[in-house]
Amino acid sequence: MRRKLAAGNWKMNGTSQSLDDLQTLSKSHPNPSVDLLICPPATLIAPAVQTLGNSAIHIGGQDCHHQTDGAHTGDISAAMLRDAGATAVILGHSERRASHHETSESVRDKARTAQRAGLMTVICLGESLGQRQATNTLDIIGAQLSLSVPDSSTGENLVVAYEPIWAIGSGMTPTPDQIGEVHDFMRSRLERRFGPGVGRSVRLLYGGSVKAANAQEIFDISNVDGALVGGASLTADDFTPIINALENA
Ligand SMILES: O=C[C@H](O)COP(=O)(O)O
Repeated sequence: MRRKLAAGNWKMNGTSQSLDDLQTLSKSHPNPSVDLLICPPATLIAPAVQTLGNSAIHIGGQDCHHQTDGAHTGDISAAMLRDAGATAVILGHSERRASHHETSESVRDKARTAQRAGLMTVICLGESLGQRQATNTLDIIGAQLSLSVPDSSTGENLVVAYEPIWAIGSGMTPTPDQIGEVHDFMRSRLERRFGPGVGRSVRLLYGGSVKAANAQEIFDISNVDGALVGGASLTADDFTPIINALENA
């Protein structure tokens, strides 16, 4: 049985004041029946881990380098994330694929390094609006999935997040049928590649304008094991109803 996961991606938002919201979230969910992960900006990883103490909330990074160390100004390694107390890392988010020219191959290399360092990798995939309108969605997702996910993946170290680019921060979401089609497709591809054991144990998240009002409907879709939430994860007030919806799904 896959344990559900509510993950928050703070993107380039948050200062030390945001730790108050994290503490509120932690206090209101002392024993969550789902996994909780918050990925703040790198500057807040260590303070967040310190603030949370023994809380059930996990902290993750938003990117890491594919090499273990070296002359890479401005970059952060998987080992550094671990050292700061992170247990997971988001990789291949469409915003990084677009503005940092990340390819599925570079995402796979980062994921391999992160998994070796003991991090759970949340690998993001998603089609553009033009690709969906051209009915290329499953081809795009299939290619991104096969190229971005390393062979070293297991049900413990891999989570895949389906995030249609046009749904991110836009208030638009795919229909439940559209989400279900992609998630069922990803599940069957993972089972075919890794076998039914691993293929069925990888968690599949939906991301893109998830909020309190649509969370329940999304979590009722088959093969949706949780969400990767951007804007609505920034405050405890907005994220709490999404967690509650997942706990009730
Ligand atoms: O990583 C999170 C996604 O990009 C979704 O962001 P959003 O919930 O603000 O649409």
